[in-house]
Amino acid sequence: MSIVVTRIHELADIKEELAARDWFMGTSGNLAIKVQGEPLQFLVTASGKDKRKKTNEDFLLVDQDGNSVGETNVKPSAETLLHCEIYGRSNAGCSLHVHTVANNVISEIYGDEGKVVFKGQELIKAFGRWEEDAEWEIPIIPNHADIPKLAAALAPFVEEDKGAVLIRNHGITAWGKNAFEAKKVLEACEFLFQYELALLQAKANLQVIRQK
Ligand SMILES: CSC[C@@H](O)[C@@H](O)C(=O)COP(=O)(O)O
Ligand SMILES: [Zn+2]
Repeated sequence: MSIVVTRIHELADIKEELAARDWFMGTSGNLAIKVQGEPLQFLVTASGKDKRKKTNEDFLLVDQDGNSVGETNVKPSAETLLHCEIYGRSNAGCSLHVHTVANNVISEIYGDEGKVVFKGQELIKAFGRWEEDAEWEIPIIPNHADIPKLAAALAPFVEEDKGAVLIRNHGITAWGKNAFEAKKVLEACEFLFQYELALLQAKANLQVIRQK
């Protein structure tokens, strides 16, 4: 099997799993996987499609500038440049972008601080932080409508082969050395977001009960 076909299958599997979680509402989300490094080529989801559906043209191959390589009937994701930054600045092999209610609400609550920090949580180990008092900081960038500007805002935070950045009231982009690692980072982030929202809600409820 060619490397392109192998990577198509890997990305299709992730797409199916994330679709099962209902993380592609309203055609949102885009996924990418590296095929080769020098020169860079990666597969990215086609723009504007319902990513819950399986078609013969779900992915296309693009170069380091996000331009399609070879003949295709579909357009690369509108947010391909963000994936270009990740592969251009790290040795990541896979990058995933989803919009969820939890990641949007967290990005709005902590947006003015420019980051959300998690501490004392077992799942921080998913980011490769094993110390007892480890922290995991997820930067939050503004949701620039201009995609080159949005990609430039993401760029300084691509410091490691795994990571995640929240885009305020938009979604999250997470990446890792390979498909398994990228999905692990993404799922760990979404767990932490859901935990934080549940905790805030529980604390607010407790306060109301105690005031009675
Ligand atoms: C209508 S969903 C929002 C889109 O503008 C975008 O943010 C997104 O995630 C999907 O865009 P796409 O071009 O299909 O990859
Ligand atoms: Zn998006």
